[in-house]
Amino acid sequence: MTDPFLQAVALTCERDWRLLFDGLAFSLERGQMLQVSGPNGSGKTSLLRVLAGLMQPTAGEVLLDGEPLAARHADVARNLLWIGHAAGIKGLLSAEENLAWLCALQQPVSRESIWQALATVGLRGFEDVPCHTLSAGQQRRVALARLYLTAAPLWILDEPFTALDKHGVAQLEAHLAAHCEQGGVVVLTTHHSLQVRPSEFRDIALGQAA
Ligand SMILES: Nc1ncnc2c1ncn2[C@@H]1O[C@H](COP(=O)(O)OP(=O)(O)OP(=O)(O)O)[C@@H](O)[C@H]1O
Repeated sequence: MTDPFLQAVALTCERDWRLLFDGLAFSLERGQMLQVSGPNGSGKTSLLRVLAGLMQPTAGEVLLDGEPLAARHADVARNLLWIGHAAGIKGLLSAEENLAWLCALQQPVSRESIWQALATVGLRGFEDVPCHTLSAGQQRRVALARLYLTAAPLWILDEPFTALDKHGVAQLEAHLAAHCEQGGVVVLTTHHSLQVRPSEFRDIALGQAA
């Protein structure tokens, strides 16, 4: 049995006096994927933001490798990749420019690696055009290209399949499963049922919206 890599310890979250979850506890080891499900407004995004250190819980704490996330300022960026519900892409920048600065927040990558990642997500020939000229699915692919450039073990992904076509969904499912099989950890929300899962797959369901 390996040590937990990510732990939620008695997490409670209230927003606008609405209790979203209370005393939530789980731990994930390397190699595991956790799917968070639940109806609209049940708190999935809130939970992911808490796990990524982007929002404080009302009570409880998140541990990364046994240490409070808040105490890991220096190396959180190296360990954790967050891709939110919005693609987070700047429309005036090209796909290459977007990836260059997003990756620089963690670890700078070469132009060749960026072009290779863009080709992998089906964007060969779109490296230089401003992203506002790309379709919603193509913009999502730009954001997801980071998953081919990062060395971070923990990926926290809010609705990563949004706007992807069938092939894009299948490719992403396979990539996420492969990341886990290689010792990574994935926490994600999605409203669709995953067709490809790693061997270590878990899910939790948050309650009904009030
Ligand atoms: N910035 C905010 N300020 C105050 N309340 C918020 C904020 N964002 C979300 N909420 C509230 O928190 C609750 C949970 O929202 P959250 O986005 O976590 O749900 P979700 O399960 O991810 O929903 P969906 O499936 O629609 O994406 C909702 O009632 C929402 O109104």
